[in-house]
Parts: sequence; structure tokens; C-alpha cells
Amino acid sequence: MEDENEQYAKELEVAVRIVHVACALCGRVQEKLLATEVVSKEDDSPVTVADLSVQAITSWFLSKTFGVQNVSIIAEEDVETFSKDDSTGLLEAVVDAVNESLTFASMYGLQSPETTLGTSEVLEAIGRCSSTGGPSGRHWVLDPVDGTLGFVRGDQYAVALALIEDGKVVLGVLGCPNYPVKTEWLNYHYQYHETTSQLSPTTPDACGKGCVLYAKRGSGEAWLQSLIPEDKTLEWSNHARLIRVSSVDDPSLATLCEPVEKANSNHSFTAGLAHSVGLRKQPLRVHSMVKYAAIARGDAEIFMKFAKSGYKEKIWDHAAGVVIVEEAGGVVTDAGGRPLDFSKGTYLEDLDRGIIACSGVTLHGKLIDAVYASWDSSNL
Ligand SMILES: Nc1ncnc2c1ncn2[C@@H]1O[C@H](COP(=O)(O)O)[C@@H](OP(=O)(O)O)[C@H]1O
Ligand SMILES: [Mg+2]
Repeated sequence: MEDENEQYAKELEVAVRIVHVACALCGRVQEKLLATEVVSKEDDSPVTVADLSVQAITSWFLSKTFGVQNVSIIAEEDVETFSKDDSTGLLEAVVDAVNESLTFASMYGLQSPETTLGTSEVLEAIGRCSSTGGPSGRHWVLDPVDGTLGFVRGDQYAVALALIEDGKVVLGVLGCPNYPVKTEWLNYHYQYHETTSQLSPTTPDACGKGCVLYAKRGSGEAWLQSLIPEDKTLEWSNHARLIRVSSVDDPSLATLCEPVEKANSNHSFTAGLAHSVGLRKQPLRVHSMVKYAAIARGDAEIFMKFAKSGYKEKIWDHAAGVVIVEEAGGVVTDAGGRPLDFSKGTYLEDLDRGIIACSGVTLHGKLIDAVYASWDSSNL
């Protein structure tokens, strides 16, 4: 039998390298977007270029490494996007972004194709990600750009890649291209880009922005690699450091992290829970799965999300974050205290009300009790 340490070693390494390439791709698209256009929520085309291009390169590298027939991918985007009117420009932009990023792949230890990819190869790569997952077999799960709003605002977003085997998340990789050097900057919505772009590239604060976090189920370890500057190459073995959740278990010292958008999570319900367990600090509102990264790195102690009743959470919005937080020492369950179930296909089908991730069992237990105590009086 395969040595436990060796199991998934290749999958993990390839996934981490792919996410580095994806972060660099997204960073370039975001920079162009912020330099040339007024950032607006309605203008979704640059984020669509980033989304589709990341999906294409991920699918291409996974298929190249493990063989097309061995790779099943569940991902957010589909080729239908290109059947809309006026999508020729979008397809060209995606093919260009894909080929540009493939030329940098060797810096990240991945082998580029011998010639540039043509339109049909890019479409094929994107189209291959149409698996629906389920209780058996091996499935990759990708959210190419999680936190679309954060992306267009020049703020936080994530690239999330996970591997599910027989319904369990076994690997998680989370790229956070804008993860700030100073934790308090996580709270700078709208001003995040302005703040960081005013820093001179030579100041220490401007360096080291962005990271890739990863973990393997059962290892008891979660790792962080900083993103590398464009003139460096990724050295695998000496480039990572261990991360660990916060040891704070006193609610009055703990920080709650939650979605920025009220539409995605009920802020007044979480404020009620926070108050009842004795949290005192202002919540840290952050776009995307960067919230899971904040818990795993020890920058916040609690992440809660209570979506409107009827909304079904998708597996790609949680898989990578959950395994990283758990291996960093944290606890993640639904609001009934049960582990999230990734075996039911694209959605977390049986999720009980909401998601609660904590740095430890003490805070987690208090919050679960508070949900039970307050649920009947809530109007979720
Ligand atoms: N009405 C809704 N309620 C809850 N979550 C929603 C939602 N609409 C979209 N989302 C999910 O919330 C994610 C963003 O999370 P957050 O609010 O924590 O930044 C979105 O990911 P994408 O941005 O990848 O679409 C999307 O999957
Ligand atoms: Mg998402």
C-alpha cells in the first residue's frame, strides 16, 4: 500500500503550482481592469475572462498530468457563456490570457505546451469541467474566481481548488492573491486597491502581498506559500511555512469574519449570535473564501454564513477552505453541528441552516448552543 505521506503528494504539488499560475493570471487581469476602467459591479466581462481562463488552465494542466480519462472536474463556469451574442471578443481574450499565463508556467514548475493553445483546445479544456461529483470516485472541485464582487472592486477574492475522494475532501488549495500583509486591511472594502497601490513597490508593506494556502486531510498541518514576484521561480521545499489557527477562545477577544454582502449572509442574525456569546469586536467583512484563509492563519477566530432560506451552498465555495481550516486546527460544521457533506454532488444538499467555522471547539460549542437558543425567534 502507498505510504500515507506519499498519498496525494503529487496531486497536492500539482494543484498548488496550478493555483500559483492562476493567481498570477488573475492578478494581471485585475490590474488591467483597475488601470483602464471604472470598477463597477455590472461590468462582469473582466472577471469572466479571469474565471474562464483559470478554469481552462486548471483543466489543461490536470489532464496533462494525470491523463484526460482520469480527471473529473466540477467547476463553476461552462462553455455556454460563449454561445451568447457578442462573445467572440470574450473568447479571444480568454485564449490570449490562457496562452500568456502558460508562457510563465515554468516559473511555477509546470511544463507549458509546446505550441500555443488554439481556440478549440481552450474550449475543450473549459468544457471538460462538467462533472457533477457524487459519493464515489475522485473529483476535482474548482472555483476559478471566488468573490466576484471583491475581484471587480480591486479587493479580496480567491482561487479555490480541492480534491474530493469518495465524498470526502482530501486536499484543499486556496490562492488569495490580495491577502494583505496587515490584517486590518482585510476590512478596507472599496479602498483596498487605492490603499495598496499608493505604496511604493519597494516598501516592505507592499511586498509579500498574496499567498497560497494548502492542506492534506489527516496531516494535521496547513501550509502557506507567499506568491512569488514575476522574476523569481517557485522553490517547492523551502518556500512554505506552517500556519495554525488562533489560540484565542475568550469570546470578548475573538473576531468574527463574515461576507461583505448582506444578500449572501444575514448580518443581523449573526450579530445577535455574536452578542449572545459575548463577542465585542466589530465583525471583519471580507469577500470570498479569504474568510477561511483568515481563520486558518489565525487572523480571525470565527466565520459564519447564514444564507437566505432556499439558497443552496455550492461545494466549490467551501471544499478547499474547510479542509485547510480543519488541518490548521479549526472546526467547521453546519449550524446543527454536523460536518459539511461533500458527497451529494454540486451542492451541500443537507446543510442545516448555515455554516460555522471556528478556531477551536470552545467558541464553536458556544455558537452552536446560541443558534439553538435563538433559532425559534429568528425569521430566517
Ligand atoms: N444569495 C446568495 N446567498 C448566499 N451566497 C451566495 C448568494 N449568491 C451567491 N452566493 C455565493 O457567495 C459567494 C461569494 O461569497 P462571499 O459573499 O462570502 O464573498 C459567491 O461566489 P462567487 O463570487 O464565486 O460567485 C456565490 O457562490
Ligand atoms: Mg464562489
